[in-house]
Amino acid sequence: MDYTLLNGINSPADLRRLPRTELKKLADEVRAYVLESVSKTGGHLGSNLGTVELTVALHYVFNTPDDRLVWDVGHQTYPHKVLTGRRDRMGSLRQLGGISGFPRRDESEYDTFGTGHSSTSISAAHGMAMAFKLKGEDRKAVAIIGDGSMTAGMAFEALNNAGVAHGGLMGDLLVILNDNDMSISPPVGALNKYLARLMSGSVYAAAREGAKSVLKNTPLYEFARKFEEHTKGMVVPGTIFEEFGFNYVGPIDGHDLDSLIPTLENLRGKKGPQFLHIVTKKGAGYKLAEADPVKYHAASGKFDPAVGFVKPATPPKTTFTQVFGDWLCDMAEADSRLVGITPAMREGSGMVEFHKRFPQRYHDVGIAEQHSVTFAAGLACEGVKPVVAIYSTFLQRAYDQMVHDVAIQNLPVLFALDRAGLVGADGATHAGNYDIAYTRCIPNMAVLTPADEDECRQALYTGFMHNGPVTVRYPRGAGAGVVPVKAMTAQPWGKGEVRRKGQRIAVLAFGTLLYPALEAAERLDATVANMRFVKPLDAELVAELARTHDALVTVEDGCLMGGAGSAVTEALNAAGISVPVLQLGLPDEFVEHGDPAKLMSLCGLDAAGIEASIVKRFGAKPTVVRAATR
Ligand SMILES: Cc1ncc(C[n+]2csc(CCOP(=O)(O)OP(=O)(O)O)c2C)c(N)n1
Ligand SMILES: CC(=O)[C@@H](O)[C@H](O)COP(=O)(O)O
Ligand SMILES: [Mg+2]
Repeated sequence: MDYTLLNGINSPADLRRLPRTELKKLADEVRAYVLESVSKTGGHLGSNLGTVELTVALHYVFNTPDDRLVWDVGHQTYPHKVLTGRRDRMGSLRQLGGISGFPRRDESEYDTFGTGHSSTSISAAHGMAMAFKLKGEDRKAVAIIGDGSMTAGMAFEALNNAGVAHGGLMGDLLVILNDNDMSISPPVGALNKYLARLMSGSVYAAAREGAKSVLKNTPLYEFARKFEEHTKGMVVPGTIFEEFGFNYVGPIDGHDLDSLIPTLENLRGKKGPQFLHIVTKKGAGYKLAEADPVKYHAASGKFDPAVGFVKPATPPKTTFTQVFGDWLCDMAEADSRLVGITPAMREGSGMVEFHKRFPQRYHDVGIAEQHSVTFAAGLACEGVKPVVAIYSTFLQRAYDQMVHDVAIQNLPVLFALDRAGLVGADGATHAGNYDIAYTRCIPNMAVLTPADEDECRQALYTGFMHNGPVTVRYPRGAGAGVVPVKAMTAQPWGKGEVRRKGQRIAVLAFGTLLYPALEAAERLDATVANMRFVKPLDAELVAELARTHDALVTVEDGCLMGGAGSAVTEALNAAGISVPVLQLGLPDEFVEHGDPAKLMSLCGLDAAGIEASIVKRFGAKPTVVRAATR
């Protein structure tokens, strides 16, 4: 496809200079460009193809960037990036030094709010709208939120707040619900059914909108509008959004510029909270993605658009996610008390097979991490053994529930934390860097850090059999390739093991960094311990290693602040042992998106980095003076 129009668009101002009649062709070019670009870089696909017309219409009608667009999750903003001066940078998408896969304030003035975690857009846009009101500025704030993201409580907290005046002031906020009847998995919950009912009432909306766009700019238009206002409450029951104080319009076709543009122009002129419900198709315009929106949610790498996603010639290595999914099914088979819970990440957490085999013990609660944890607590109160499968980064949203509802009551909930540590392409918003620090400080909580696939399976079993809250964390992708042993055996609780005997230096490895640590130790002739548990920590092993070595080194793929290394120094202090300790982990900064191996190397957590840090601190032949007290 030629990009005749698109090549001339370097900002929305260029777009707004186009004749209205050219916008459809521009949208076609944007869609083709996004598909071609993602086929070369990988990244999110279905949601981006679904927002092409909406994005064109928004930048055409609203005076961006002065009018603010806040994209919920932000995984659907590639058309937005293409139209706001980043067309030629799409080739660097999600790569080190390249543009982010999500909106970033430091990337563009058109990225008005950083997103990545869902359901924040209404709150942020409401804040902006109220700021404009307080400053007396006639600017609009628009939140674009998907039907999946609407299932999070935070979205309703925002609606509840934004729909009423504050000190007599009402923000000029427009919320656009982009309803494609899809989350990543098929949508769940009562809200989805409610939206379907609204869509089924679309005859009313289509007639209403059709009439208004025909009457626009005629004397009859005002009459029709007043008539509609007067009759709306009588013709259809008020929607839940109107009950929150919003003027609800829709559902309208989110791919039809002739519906979108007049409706947005109409809504832009209105004061107070407005709510536009649009209906789109995830993957729109690309048949393969339209047919399978779950599969085409994101591309893990390059693909040929003509063929679609194909299985790689060489079977990929087993991932930790698959190890979890297999264990979950085996454990469910062995123990009828097990219930598996996911907050809207069935595929990502490896629970498709479990869902098929144990439908009554499978719960996708929607994007509702807080609810998923307290729901698990309720189950646990009644003798059920819940497993909450959740990305490390998304569990951050349910911290109080973990403390208040699970740990204080010492309930047996197993948190299977996938995507622990750096995740790579999704960058800082999705990094699972903090879970060791934020879980180990909670009383009653146990924290397990398996080193490989077999350890992961055994750690999950060990955690499941424990009668209290347990976190088992494992990274995105594949491990060292240690095939899991089918038999599930409980690991000695709170015990680590020495994997290599060396001298002078002892490296205490937590999680998958055991393997780069072993590689570094070969060259340094250092001892290596596989610690397995951050909590309870094997304090005896720590003391023994301190007594028999000149220095200790801790390595973890988690934040240094308050992480496993801190646990080791705390244990040494408690035992009155003084020995030099070098703590290696993720730095006190947000690590950008990029190739995971490159990022780990940049953080000094590959074998070469670990070796270099040890040599730098203790010299190749450490000449550490042994402290007087041991
Ligand atoms: C707090 C949080 N939980 C989970 C996710 C993972 N996630 C990313 S997109 C998505 C589905 C969003 O569905 P929807 O809002 O309908 O957008 P669509 O993909 O349909 O365009 C989920 C669950 C997230 N980004 N944030
Ligand atoms: C946008 C979003 O939050 C999810 O799509 C996330 O990107 C999935 O991450 P994984 O690719 O690690 O499953
Ligand atoms: Mg959706």
